[in-house]
This record gives sequence, structure tokens and C-alpha cells, in this order.
Amino acid sequence: MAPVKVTVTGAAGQIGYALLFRIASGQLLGADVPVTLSLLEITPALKAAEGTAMELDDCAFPLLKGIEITDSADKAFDGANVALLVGARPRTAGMERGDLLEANGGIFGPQGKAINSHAADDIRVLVVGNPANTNALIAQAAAPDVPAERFTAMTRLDHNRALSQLAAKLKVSVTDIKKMTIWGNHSATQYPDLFHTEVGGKIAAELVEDAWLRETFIPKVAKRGAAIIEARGASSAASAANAAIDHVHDWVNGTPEGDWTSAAIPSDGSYGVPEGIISSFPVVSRDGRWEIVQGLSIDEFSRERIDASVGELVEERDAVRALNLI
Ligand SMILES: NC(=O)C1=CN([C@@H]2O[C@H](COP(=O)(O)OP(=O)(O)OC[C@H]3O[C@@H](n4cnc5c(N)ncnc54)[C@H](O)[C@@H]3O)[C@@H](O)[C@H]2O)C=CC1
Ligand SMILES: O=C([O-])CC(=O)C(=O)O
Repeated sequence: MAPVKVTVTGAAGQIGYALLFRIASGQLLGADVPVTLSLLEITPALKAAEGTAMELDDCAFPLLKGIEITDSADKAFDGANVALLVGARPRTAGMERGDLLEANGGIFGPQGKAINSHAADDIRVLVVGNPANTNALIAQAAAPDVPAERFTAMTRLDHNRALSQLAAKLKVSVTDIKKMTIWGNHSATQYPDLFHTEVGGKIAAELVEDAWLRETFIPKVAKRGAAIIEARGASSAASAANAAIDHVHDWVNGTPEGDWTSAAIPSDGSYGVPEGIISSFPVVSRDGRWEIVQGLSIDEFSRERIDASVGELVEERDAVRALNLI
């Protein structure tokens, strides 16, 4: 079997360090799938990426068939089958949102273009670097020859956080919980929805107090990233890497029958989310493609929250449009 080429940007960063070893050990694609890794970094971080590559060598992973380290996007994405876009420009003190979007446009535009020109026909892209949904939109717009559905952004970490918070509340195992959903943006406006989530055949929203759902669960999940930064002095890295593994694993290998997961994928207009926006939905993966779960009833409480998060995504889209980034 020919190795699958996995390109990781920001490979010398925190998430990169937590991610690369798991990809090389077979957890991304399967225990029988050989991989080659391509590490894309900015020039000053190449040496650190080389250090990580030395450690990858030292693991003697049977599935790892090669490592390439480069600061050239054209080279990094050449023949890539999976692209994990982790490296991004973080927001720094005093930075306006427009500056942040523009700085990221300077990263995700050229990377999208390189993917368009050089990646393999089956390329699948997961954007992790924030603002993830809009960075995915920028990369997608720069890659008109790649099917739009191949550009996705990560809300699986939010999904996993929601599973874990609910399991703790109900004193059940995360495996007892099915059909969790994160809607919208990977930001504080995201909406973790318990109205379709099932625990032992019952609807989760009916098993918890209303006040807990509104005042504890939703804000705790939505603001968990900030809480981790506050506690660790650095943003989530191992849990973010874990979620990236889950997302790509399920995209390629399928989601289990009777359950779904959450991923930010280009909207087809489902649930009133404007077409083209890269928004989180309840999704299943079948035959290597994400499909939005259809037919869920959305009550007024959920509608307001989905609309608020999608409204933020529309604003971000309009802002990058005004900057000619899409
Ligand atoms: N979607 C999600 O759920 C989550 C997203 N994130 C985001 O993931 C991103 C990465 O986080 P960390 O690894 O902790 O950051 P980090 O700062 O440790 O690493 C980022 C790396 O990206 C590299 N980089 C910057 N520009 C690049 C470019 N043009 N090409 C290639 N590499 C480039 C940097 O040199 C650095 O090594 C951040 O934007 C963070 O906000 C973090 C946690 C969860
Ligand atoms: O803001 C960040 O960099 C961290 C983040 O996205 C998260 O942990 O959800």
C-alpha cells in the first residue's frame, strides 16, 4: 500500500508536537495505513521542526515511511492526501479583528493556492488554526479546483468537551452519550445542543436542570478554551490534537451507526445556515464524505443560539470579503 501523505502546518508548535506522534503511530488513518509526514513551518521554526522529526525517527514507528520538513507550501502540499492546517497568526494584545483576519489571510490564502496546485485529488483539509471556520473559508476560496466540501474546520474539541461535561453531570460514561451537536462557530458563540442528545435512550436536556443547561453547560463548553489558557498559561494542545485525530479518522473511516459527531463543513443551506458558510453541524461520515444530519426539529431556544453563532460567521465572511481575501 502506498503511504498516505499527511501535511501538518505549524508542525513545530504545541499542537504539532502533540499531533505528529499520533499520526505516525497510526491513530489518524488506521493501524495498517503507512504514512509520510510533511512538516510545514515558517523559516525561523525549521530547526525546531527538525528536532521534532529527530524524535519521530527515534520512535521507530513501523508505519512512518518518511518525513519532510520545509518552509515552502508548494513543496509541503505536493501530493498531499490529508492537510492539517494548524499554524496560524494568534491574536495579540491590541490587535483588531480585521488585522487578525488579514494576517491569517496572508497564511491561509497562499496555503489554499498551494493545495489547489499541488495536492492529490483526494485531498482532505482540516483547519485547526483560529479563527478556524473563516480560515477554512479563505483557504477554500483560494482552491477553486478542489471540491469545496474538502475544506473543513475543527469543532470536534468543542464536541468532546460537551460530551465530557455532560458525562460528569449525569455520572455516566461518555460512551453512554449519543448524538451530541455543536452548532456554528468555533468561538464563544458556539451552541452545544442537548435537545437531540441521547443518554440511555432519553433526551439529555430532559435529564438536567434547565438552569444548569443554560447557565453552566453552554458557557462552560463555549469558554473552555479560555479556561484552559487561564489554567495552563497556554492554549489547549493535546486535547486539540486529539480532536484533530478524531475528526480526520471519522471523515476517512466513517462514523458509527446510530450516532453522529460535530464538524464545521460548508453549509448547503440546511437549518437556515447560509450556503457556503463553514459552520458546525451534526454530521455523519459515509463513504469518506461528511453529510449533515437532516430533519432535526429546532425549537426557539436553539434557533436563537444557532442564529447568533451563524450571524458571527456571516460577519467574519463579510469582513474577509471586504478585505478581498475570498
Ligand atoms: N479549532 C480548535 O478547536 C483549536 C484551535 N487552536 C488554534 O490552533 C492554532 C495553533 O495552536 P498551537 O499549536 O498551540 O500554537 P503555537 O503557537 O504553539 O504553534 C503555531 C505554529 O505555527 C507556526 N506558523 C505560523 N505561521 C505559519 C505559516 N504561515 N506556515 C506554517 N507554520 C506557521 C508557528 O511558527 C508555530 O510553530 C492556534 O491558532 C490556536 O488558536 C487551538 C486549540 C483548539
Ligand atoms: O483560543 C485558542 O487558541 C484555544 C481554542 O481555540 C480552544 O481551546 O478551543
